[in-house]
Amino acid sequence: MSHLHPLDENDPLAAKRDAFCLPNGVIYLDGNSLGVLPAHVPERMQHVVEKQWGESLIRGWNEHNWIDLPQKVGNRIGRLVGAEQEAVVACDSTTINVFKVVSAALALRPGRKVILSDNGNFPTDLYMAQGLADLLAKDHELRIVSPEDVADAITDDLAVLMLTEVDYKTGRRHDMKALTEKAHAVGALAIWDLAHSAGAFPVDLSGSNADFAIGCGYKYLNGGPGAPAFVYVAPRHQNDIRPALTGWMGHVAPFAFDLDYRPAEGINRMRVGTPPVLSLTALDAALDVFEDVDMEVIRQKSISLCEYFIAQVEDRCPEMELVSPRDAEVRGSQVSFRFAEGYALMQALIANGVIGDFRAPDTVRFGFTPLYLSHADVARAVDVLEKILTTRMWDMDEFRMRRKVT
Ligand SMILES: Cc1ncc(COP(=O)(O)O)c(C=O)c1O
Ligand SMILES: Nc1c(O)cccc1C(=O)C[C@H](N)C(=O)O
Repeated sequence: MSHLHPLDENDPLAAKRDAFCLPNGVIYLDGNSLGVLPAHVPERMQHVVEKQWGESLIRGWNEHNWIDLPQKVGNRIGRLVGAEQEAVVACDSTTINVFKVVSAALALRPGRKVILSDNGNFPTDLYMAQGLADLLAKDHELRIVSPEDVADAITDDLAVLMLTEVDYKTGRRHDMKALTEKAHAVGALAIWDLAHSAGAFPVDLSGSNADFAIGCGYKYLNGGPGAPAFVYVAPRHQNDIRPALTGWMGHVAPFAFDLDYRPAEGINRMRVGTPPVLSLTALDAALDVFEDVDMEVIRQKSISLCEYFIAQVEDRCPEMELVSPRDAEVRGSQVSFRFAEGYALMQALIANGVIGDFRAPDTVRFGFTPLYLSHADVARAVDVLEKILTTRMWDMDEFRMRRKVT
C-alpha cells in the first residue's frame, strides 16, 4: 500500500490529476514543451467533429459561433495572464504573432531603429525580428545582449524591448514590470513572450503596463500539439496599430468582401485568416481545467515542487550542476541541470519512464506542472535519476546513439 508523501498532504490541487490522461508508469516533466491531454478533450472534439462539422456543415460558422472562437478563447487565456477583456485573441503560431507585434510596435515608434533582446530568448523570436529588420530595408538593428545586461542596455535609441519572460533553457525569469517601466522611461515599447509563463504562474500584463505579448497554447495551457497561440495588445494601442499582416479576418467587415483593407476594431485586427476550429476547440476545452483554479495556488505548488527537486538532486546526484536560478522569485516553473552527457542521460531517463528534455550542448530540462504532478512523482523521478547515475546506465550505446528531434 502506498503512503501519501508528507509534502502532498493538504495539496489543494491533488484532485486535478484525474482531469488529465497520464500514461501509466510515466512521470511527465515536460509540460513546458507539450502539455498533457486533459481527459475531457477527446469527447468535446468528437462532439464538434461529428455534431457541429458533421451535421451543421457551413452553417456551423453561425450556429456554433465558430467565427468568434479566437476572441472567446483569447478572453479565457487573457484571464490567466492578467489582460483586460478583449485584449487577447487566440490565433496563428507564436512565431507569426511575434512578427505581428514587432512590426506593429516598430510602426508606433517611427524615428527609432533598435530592437533590444537577449541571448536567452527563444531563437524563433530573434529570427523573426531579424527577418523583419531585413524586410524593412535593413534599416533596423536587432541588438542582443546577455539577460543580466538587459536593464543597462535600455537606452533612448530603442524602439522596442522584446523579451521572453522565462528563459526556455535555464528557467530564469525577467522582472516584467520593472523592465517594462524602464523601457517606457526611454520612450520604447515592451513586447513579452509568455510561452513559458501562461498557465504556469500568475502573470499581470495589465498591472505591468506591457504593450504587447504573445505566447503558446500547447505548453502549460495543454491545448495539444501545434495548438493556436495567442496575442495581446494593450487597449491603449489597439486602434492605433495598422497590422502588417492584413488578412480578411482582421478586416472590419470580412463578409463585405471590399477590395480595400480596413482594420477591424480593437484586438480583432490581429486576426489574419480563417480560424482553425478543431484546434481552437481542443484549446478551449483544455482551458476548462483552469476555471476553478487560483493561479497563485498553482504558483505555490510549483515553487514547492521545484525546490524539492533541486534539494533532492543536489543531495543525491552530485554530478549534476544546477543551471536554473536557485531563488524561486527569479525562476519560472522549470529546473535545468548541466551534465556533460546530458543527451544520453535524458534518453536513459525517458527509457525509464521519466520524461524531460535535453537542450544542447549539455542541459537537461524538467518542467513542473502542478495540476498533475505531486511531490511523490518528484521523489520517484529522483530515484530513477540517481539509479541511472550510480549505475552509469547513460553510458550504454543504446542511449548515446539514439537520435531524436526535440
Ligand atoms: C519562448 C518561445 N517562443 C516561441 C516558441 C515557438 O513558437 P511556435 O509555436 O511558433 O513554434 C517557443 C517554443 O517552441 C518558445 O519557447
Ligand atoms: N514547439 C516545439 C515543437 O514543435 C517540437 C518540439 C519542441 C517544441 C518546443 O516547444 C520547444 C520549446 N519551445 C522549448 O522551450 O524548447
